[in-house]
Amino acid sequence: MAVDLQAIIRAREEADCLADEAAVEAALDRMAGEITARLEHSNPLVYTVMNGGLIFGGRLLPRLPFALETAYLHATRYGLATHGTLLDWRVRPTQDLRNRSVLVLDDILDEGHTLAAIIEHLREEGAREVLSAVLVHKLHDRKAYPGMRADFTGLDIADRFLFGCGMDYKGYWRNAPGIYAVKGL
Ligand SMILES: O=P(O)(O)OC[C@H]1O[C@H](OP(=O)(O)OP(=O)(O)O)[C@H](O)[C@@H]1O
Ligand code: HPA
Repeated sequence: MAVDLQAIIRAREEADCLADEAAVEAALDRMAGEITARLEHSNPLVYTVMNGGLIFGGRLLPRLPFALETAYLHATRYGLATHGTLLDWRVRPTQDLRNRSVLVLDDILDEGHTLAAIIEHLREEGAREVLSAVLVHKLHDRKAYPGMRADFTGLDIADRFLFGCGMDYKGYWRNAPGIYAVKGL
């Protein structure tokens, strides 16, 4: 179905800003310090989860001043919808993970099924440890398991449908520099 571009533009104009660019930058700086303290001597392999992790990874990785390798994987559960379904693996990891420290970067931990499945898979592939970092932790009690959190979190954000910093609304506005909530969602 053709997208209604005017409605997409209106959604951006009418959205509530829940974290502006300065708040995101500050969160990235803090996370980079925490990740560096934990992993700087671990020679980690850092996976960005496409597509949502693209912007987060692009903004976080240059803040990490130690030796690391980067790679990507692609798993999606929402497609263009605002509710998640089954996880669809598009690109699985191909690197040799045995005895590696692995860090997974994604834009958001919402219900957490995506991250839980990715972490499980990376462990099955032989990683020595798998840590996770998300820019946004969405605040609600519908997590894949009670109390689920990433090892590193940028911002705790209200239970709305979000876009910006890699998160999309109907495929758009991943490029918005802050974190926004769609009006009415
Ligand atoms: O915690 P969950 O409820 O599992 O949701 C989080 C996942 O949903 C989004 O991906 P999406 O499936 O929309 O694909 P995308 O990365 O291409 O946007 C986001 O990038 C996370 O990977
Ligand atoms: O709130 C959200 N916005 C965009 N993508 C998402 N994937 C899970 N939750 C969200």
